[in-house]
Amino acid sequence: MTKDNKNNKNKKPKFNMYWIYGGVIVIFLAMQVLGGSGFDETNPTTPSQFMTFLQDGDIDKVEIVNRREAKVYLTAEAEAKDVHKKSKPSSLLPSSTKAPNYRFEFGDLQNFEDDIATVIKAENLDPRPKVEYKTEQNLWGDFLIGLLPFVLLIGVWIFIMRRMSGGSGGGGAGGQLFNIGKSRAKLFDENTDVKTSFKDVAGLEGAKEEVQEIVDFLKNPDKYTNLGGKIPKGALLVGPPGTGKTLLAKAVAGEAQVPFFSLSGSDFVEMFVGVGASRVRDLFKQAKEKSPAIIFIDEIDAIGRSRGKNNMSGSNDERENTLNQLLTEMDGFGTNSNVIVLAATNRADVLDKALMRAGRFDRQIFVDLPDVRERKEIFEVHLRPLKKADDLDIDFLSKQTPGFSGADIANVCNEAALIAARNGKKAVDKQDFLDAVDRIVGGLEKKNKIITPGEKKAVAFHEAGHATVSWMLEHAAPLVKVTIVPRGRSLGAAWYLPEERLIVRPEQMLDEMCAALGGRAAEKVIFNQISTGALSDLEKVTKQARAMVTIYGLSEKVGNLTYFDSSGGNEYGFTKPYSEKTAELIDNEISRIIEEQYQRAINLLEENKDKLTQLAEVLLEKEVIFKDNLEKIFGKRPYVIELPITEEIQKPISDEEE
Ligand SMILES: Nc1ncnc2c1ncn2[C@@H]1O[C@H](COP(=O)(O)OP(=O)(O)OP(=O)(O)O)[C@@H](O)[C@H]1O
Ligand SMILES: [Zn+2]
Repeated sequence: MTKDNKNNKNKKPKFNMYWIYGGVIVIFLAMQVLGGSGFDETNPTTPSQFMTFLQDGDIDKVEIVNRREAKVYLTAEAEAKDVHKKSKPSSLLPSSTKAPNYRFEFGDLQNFEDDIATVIKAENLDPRPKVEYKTEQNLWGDFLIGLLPFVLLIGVWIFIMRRMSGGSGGGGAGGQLFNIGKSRAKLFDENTDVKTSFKDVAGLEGAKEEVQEIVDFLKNPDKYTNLGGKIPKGALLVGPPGTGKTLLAKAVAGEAQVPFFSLSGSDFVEMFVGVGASRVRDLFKQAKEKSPAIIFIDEIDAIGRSRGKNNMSGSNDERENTLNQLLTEMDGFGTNSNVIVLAATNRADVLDKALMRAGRFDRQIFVDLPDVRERKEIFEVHLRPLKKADDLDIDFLSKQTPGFSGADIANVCNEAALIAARNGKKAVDKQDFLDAVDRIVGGLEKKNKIITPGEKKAVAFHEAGHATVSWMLEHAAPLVKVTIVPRGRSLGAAWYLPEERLIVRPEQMLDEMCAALGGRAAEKVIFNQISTGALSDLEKVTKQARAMVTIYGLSEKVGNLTYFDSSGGNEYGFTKPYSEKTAELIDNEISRIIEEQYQRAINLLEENKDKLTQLAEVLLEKEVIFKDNLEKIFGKRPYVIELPITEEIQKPISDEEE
C-alpha cells in the first residue's frame, strides 16, 4: 500500500468504526434469520422408536442436522395409514408441507449411521431410505455466544488493519472486514500460473497413474458421462510429509490445464462461528464459476478429524460445522460440475469416516516415501539447476539417503549448494552433498565437541564391534554406514538397512541381538572393560529378549504361550497374569538369552580381533566408513540379503551412544 493511502486512512473520522459495527450486526442478524430454520416443533421420538419405524420400512428420508439431530420423514403410505399413532400424541402434519414427522437427538453419529446401515441391510429395504446431511444454525444460541467476542475482535482487528494497512486498496478496513467469510484459497490460473507438469514430479509412478485418470476426467468429461459413468468428486492423497502431495495436485491441474484453488485445512478455521462454513461455500462457488477446476485442500485433517476422538474442549463445533458444509457441498454439486476436490493428509486414520463415503473422497491415492530408484529421479530433478562437479555420482547419493522424502532431498540439494558456496567452490561436489546429508540427518556436526582421544578410540572400537558382528552373522541387517563423528548428543552411530520382514524367526532375532551387543563386546575384548556407552544397545536387546519370552512364545522353558493381550491389557497394571515362579523363570530366560548372545559376540570378536582392530583404525582415521570399506577388510559378505527391488530401504536404524 502506498503512502498516500495510508495517510488517507488515518484521516478517516472515528465514527466510521461504529458505523461498521452497526453494519456487521445488522448483516449478521439478517444472515441468521434468513439462513436459520427457526424453531419448528415437530414431535419428538426416540432412537429406538425410530429404528422400529425403519425396520417396518416406514421411513422415506432421514436428515442428519448438525451431526447430532435427526429429522425423520415418513413414507407417504406410512403417513396415510397413520401408523405409529401411539408414539405421536398430535396429528401428523400434511405431507405437502415438508416439515419432518419426527425429530430427535441421537448420541454418537458414527453409531447412528452404523445402526441405520445394519437395519437397511438386515431388512433389505427397498427403496432404501435416504440419508442426507445438513447444517443449520441455531438462531439465538450461536448468535449471542458468537456476538460478544465477534464485536471485540472486530475492534481489535480493525485496529490492526489500520496499522498494518494490509489488503488491496479500495475497501480499506471495511472491505477486509466483510471478506471474512470469503474463501482464502489461492487461485492459480490455468493460463498463467499452473506450469507444473508430471515431468516435475519424480517417482510416484503408481500415484501418477491414478491421478492421470483425474486429468482425463477433467479434459474429456463427456467421454465418461456419455456412457453413464459418474465422474469422481474427490480423491485423498495420503502420505508422509514432504512426499510431493501438493506437487502432484498441482501437476494434475497443470496437465489438465484447469485452474487450481489451493488452500490448507487450517485456513478454514477461525475463531468466529460460521466463518469456516461460509468460506467453504464461497470456495465451491468460486470453483464452480471457473469449472472445470481443481480444489486442493492440504492438511484436511485440520477440519476432517473424526468427531469425538480428541475433543474435550467443546470448541470443535466450529470445525464440525465446517466439515458438514464441506460434505454438503460435495454432495451438492452435480456430477457434471467438473470440479474435483483433491485433499492431502498425513494420516487417513484420523479422518472422519463420513469423508470417505462414496461420492466424496472415495479414492485414496498413496504417496509413499521414495525408494532408491525414486530418490535418484528426485535428485535428478533438483540437481538440474545446480552447477555440479562432473564426477558427481547420483546413484551413490540416492543410496546414502534412505528414508528421505522428496522435500528432504530438495533440501539436501539446496544445502549442498550453500555449503559449496561457503567453501568458495566452483561446483558442488560429492563431499558437499555428504555434508548436507549429515546436516539434515543429525543436526550440525559438532566438530568442536570435546572428546578425548581415549574416548574416541573407545567409540571407534564400539562401532567397529557392531559392524564386525553384523557383517559376520547371516541374519543381521547389513550395514550402510558407520560414523564416529559426534553429532547431536551421540558420539557415534551405525546405520543399517533393515529388511522388511513379516514373519521373524528366532534366529533372526538372536542375530540382531548379537549384533547389538557387539559394541559392548568389542570394548570388553579390546580393553577388557566396559562403559556406559551401550545404554541404548542394552535397552534394545532387553526389550527384544523380553518380547521373545513373554510375547512370541519363543522360549522353550516358558513354553508356547503369550502374555500379550491384544485388547490392551490389564488397565490396573498391578497384577501380573502369571505367578511369582513364572516371573522368575521369565527373568532367568531373558538374562540367559542375552548372556548367550553376548558370549557369542565376544567369541566372534576374539576370533576376528585383527579385523576388528583394522576396522577401528580405519574408522579412527576416516571417521566415517561405508560398506566398501568393510568389504576391503572382510571380503564380500557371504550372505546376500535379498531386498525387494523397488521397496528397498525404509528408515535407517541408527544406534546412538550417549
Ligand atoms: N516426487 C517428487 N519429485 C520432485 N520433487 C519433490 C517430490 N516430492 C517432493 N518434492 C519436493 O519437495 C517439496 C515439497 O513437497 P510437497 O509440498 O508437495 O509435499 P507434501 O507431500 O505436500 O508435504 P506436506 O504433507 O508437508 O504438505 C516440493 O516442492 C518439491 O520441491
Ligand atoms: Zn552401540
